[in-house]
Amino acid sequence: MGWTREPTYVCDARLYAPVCSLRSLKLLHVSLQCQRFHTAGSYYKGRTGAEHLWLTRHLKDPYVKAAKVESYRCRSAFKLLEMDERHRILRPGLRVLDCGAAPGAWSQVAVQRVNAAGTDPGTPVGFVLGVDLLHIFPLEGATFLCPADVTDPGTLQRIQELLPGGRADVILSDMAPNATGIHSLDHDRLIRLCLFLLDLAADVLHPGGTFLCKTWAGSQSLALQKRLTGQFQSTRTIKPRASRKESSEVYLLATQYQRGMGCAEA
Ligand SMILES: C[S@@+](CC[C@H](N)C(=O)[O-])C[C@H]1O[C@@H](n2cnc3c(N)ncnc32)[C@H](O)[C@@H]1O
Repeated sequence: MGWTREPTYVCDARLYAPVCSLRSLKLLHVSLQCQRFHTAGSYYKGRTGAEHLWLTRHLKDPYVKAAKVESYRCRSAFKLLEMDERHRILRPGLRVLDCGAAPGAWSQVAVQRVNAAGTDPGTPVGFVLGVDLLHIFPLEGATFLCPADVTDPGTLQRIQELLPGGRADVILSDMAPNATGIHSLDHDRLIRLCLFLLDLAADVLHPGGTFLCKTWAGSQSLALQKRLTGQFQSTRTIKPRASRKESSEVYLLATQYQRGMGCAEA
């Protein structure tokens, strides 16, 4: 099996250039400053307590260091790597839709695992489509649709046009709305996004396909799980080691999508 990929990048270049260069320069600056000053402590000067805590945790985080060593765009790559090791989600030749893909670490993992860059001779070549509200730097083997909101009606049509055969074998979602800090509100907003994606799966996910989404545990988690149970043969909750213990983040993995199966009401 092999998929042709064209075009490979569907971003609005006029918006992309200024936004990306500003963001990346700022991040690069912070990262360099952190490396240079964190032992002397001068970088912490003038920072709020919360910023201080964030920086300390960030600089000590083994996954942040490992991501740098292994050239992943962010530490979240290790969450997908671990879930994939344990549950064999990604295989060569599969078509993957990566929702909330920026900055692109999950897409990097997906490209490697489904052989979307076609680097292993004789191995089926897969396809990776990433979608995000934010711009994403190009990545060999991936197609990015950005900036795009998956909940916009026009986005579904573009996704179907870009996916080979209009379908994905795997839908990944690490999407997260901007957190307000009010847990119940953030939880409800993320659950709404997941439920929206489940509706989108009806138009995009191939029967037998896999659905993996991030949630923040809370009062609506059971309702989401029930919806998944109604549409997939098997579902499970995963807390990867790279997911911070203090975070309510958990992932729901649902396999063997069965369109037309009675779905429980949320
Ligand atoms: C935690 S980040 C994803 C990190 C990504 N998995 C990686 O490994 O690089 C969550 C992303 O979800 C995106 N997002 C949130 N709501 C979205 C929406 N409605 N449509 C598309 N992307 C969305 C955010 O812009 C953000 O970039």
